[in-house]
Amino acid sequence: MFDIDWEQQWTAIKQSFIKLDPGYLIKNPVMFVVELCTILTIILTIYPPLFKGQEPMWYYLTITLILVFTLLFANYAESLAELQGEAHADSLKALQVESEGKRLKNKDIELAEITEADYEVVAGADIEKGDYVFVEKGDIIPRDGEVVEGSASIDESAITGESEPVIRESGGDRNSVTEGTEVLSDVLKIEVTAAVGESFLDRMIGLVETASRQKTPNEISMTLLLASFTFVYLTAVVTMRFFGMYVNMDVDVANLIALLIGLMPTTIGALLASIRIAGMTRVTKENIIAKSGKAVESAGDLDALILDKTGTITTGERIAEEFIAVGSEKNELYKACLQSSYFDETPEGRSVVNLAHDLDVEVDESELKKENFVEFSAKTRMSGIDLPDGTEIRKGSVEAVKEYADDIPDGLTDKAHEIADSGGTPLAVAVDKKILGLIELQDELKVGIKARIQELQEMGVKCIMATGDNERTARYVAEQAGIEEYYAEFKPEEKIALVEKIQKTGKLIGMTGDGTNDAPALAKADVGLAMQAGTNAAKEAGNMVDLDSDPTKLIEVVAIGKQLLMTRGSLTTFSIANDISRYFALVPAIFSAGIPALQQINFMNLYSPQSVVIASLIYNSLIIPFLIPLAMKGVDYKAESSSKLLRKNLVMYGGAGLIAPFISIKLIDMLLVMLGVF
Ligand SMILES: Nc1ncnc2c1ncn2[C@@H]1O[C@H](COP(=O)(O)OP(=O)(O)OP(=O)(O)O)[C@@H](O)[C@H]1O
Ligand SMILES: [K+]
Ligand SMILES: [Mg+2]
Repeated sequence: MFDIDWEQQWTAIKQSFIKLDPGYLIKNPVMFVVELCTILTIILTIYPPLFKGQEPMWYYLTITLILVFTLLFANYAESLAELQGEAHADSLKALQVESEGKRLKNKDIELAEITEADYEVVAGADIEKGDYVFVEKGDIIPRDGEVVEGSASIDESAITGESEPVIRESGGDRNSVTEGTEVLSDVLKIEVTAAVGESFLDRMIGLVETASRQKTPNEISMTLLLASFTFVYLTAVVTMRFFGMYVNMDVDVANLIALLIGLMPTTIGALLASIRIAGMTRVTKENIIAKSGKAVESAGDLDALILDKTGTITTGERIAEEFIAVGSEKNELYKACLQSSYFDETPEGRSVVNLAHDLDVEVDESELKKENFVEFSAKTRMSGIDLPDGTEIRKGSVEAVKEYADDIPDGLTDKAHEIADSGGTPLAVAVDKKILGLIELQDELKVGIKARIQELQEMGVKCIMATGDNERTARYVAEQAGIEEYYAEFKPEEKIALVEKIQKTGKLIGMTGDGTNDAPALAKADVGLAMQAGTNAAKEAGNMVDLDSDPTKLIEVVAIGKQLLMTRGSLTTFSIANDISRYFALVPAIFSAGIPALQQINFMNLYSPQSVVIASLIYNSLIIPFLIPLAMKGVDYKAESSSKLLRKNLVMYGGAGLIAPFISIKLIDMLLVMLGVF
């Protein structure tokens, strides 16, 4: 609160003057009309006869000055929000360093064989998209890319602020590496996926800068609405001038301007941009890059959210705990487990290899060829290997393997159910289409996930779980997490179908994802939050990226989006409610000379018509800086349903908007009299 950045303040003040340029202000119709009025009052000050001005010059000058300050305050609000957003973009820019990389001469070389002779050290700027680079302990990743081979721990704190190292590895959904992050241990072979100047950091900085300049769709409709309000009042006030002539009263143009400015929604017109920019800055401060303000607004309106199970609700570290032979020789099963996972780079596959090593399982490695490896896919839900003699070894989801196999031993299904009922994932293992037994994988629920899901549901966002895992495991995890609606055995394309189905009912839907599989659904969803650690396809498809790769962050985005919408709504309500006071203060003051009956509504007992006009304009001007902190910070937000919050805010800000001007105008009027102005 008290650590004021004076340099920023000074820049904001300078920009407030620069933004007086009508060519700039025209983008904000409300403030543009205020500027036109200011020009009229300047003319009145200099040469009153032009508009038949009857009032003294000091009166016109005072009105002019107040109007100029109104414009400056509005510009200042916008500049301040912009500067704070830019400061954040600058802190990202500081992360860009001159780097160099070890470019591989031969792309096909295996990671284990790479020596100093196999790469050349080149400047980061000379590395091209499609090049392969080698990184080892202590290296800075020279450009964004995907891990082709290997697994390493990486310090991403430079971009995420999170000091905990992360694992980046080939094969799975955590294969993305980001320019500027540091390798802490091990080695990686990386395919560069971004051209110079197109790395994530570059684009992120660009996005932070442009996203805050673009009006959101809701804001555009709001601007149009405010403009039409302004137009209606303008017409009304011009009509009043003629109406005044009719009752044989020449209403002074300056007073009509004061009435128009009072009635126009200047407060919200002045604060609209800063509300949006501050909201966007709040999103980036959460380490989330929103590609547009629209995405943030949609998050605030979200009706439902599709979450996957593994890695979102659970930690995603599925570990093989046990190999369970069913109707077969234990050794035979153990061997098949290791063989099928030998080249499987997924966390599941690696954990199977680890368990096999712990159990001292031995296989003939010369029989295992990488080209005969069958990679896991979410579609087949199986992975495995073919031996040179034609033997097919497969492991995968029990349903998938059962369908694939010819021979299903008794007791297999019961055993699989037993594992699934406790939240584990059973994988069936088959050799030549004969199932030998099961692998028990165990995963854990993320700490605090249940509370977060409950929070979302309280905000009125329904949480739906869609997983590729089996029905029983899904049911167990859904129950543990407090989720009512869930789908099991889900194929990637079914996710898109689900998104579309929900959208057809007119609802806004959000989803999180990290895999290439998720990309189409991420693109389809109204809010698609991709994980920074995920694949590039997912990051391209989503309209937001979370640098911390925490899918539950969507909760923060929803909260910020709701807060943004509510802040705008509340201040609009406040601004419009202000108008009531104008009818009781300005209208009688300006027109009672011609229509004495109007004196009856002047219950505020203000000093003189002149004092009312000045007091009202001063209030109108000062309310803007007074509300800047609220516009920037956002209204208080609690996890509650939207309709409840809306009602509460309507009463609160509508009420305040009714009362505040009466009290303030009366006080300013008294103060002006006390100071001897009138
Ligand atoms: N490496 C693997 N080899 C063979 N089968 C696997 C492997 N990894 C997962 N499976 C099986 O395939 C199923 C589907 O995997 P998929 O990635 O589609 O979904 P999931 O990871 O279980 O859940 P979610 O969709 O919530 O991430 C898994 O439940 C598991 O039974
Ligand atoms: K106003
Ligand atoms: Mg998965």
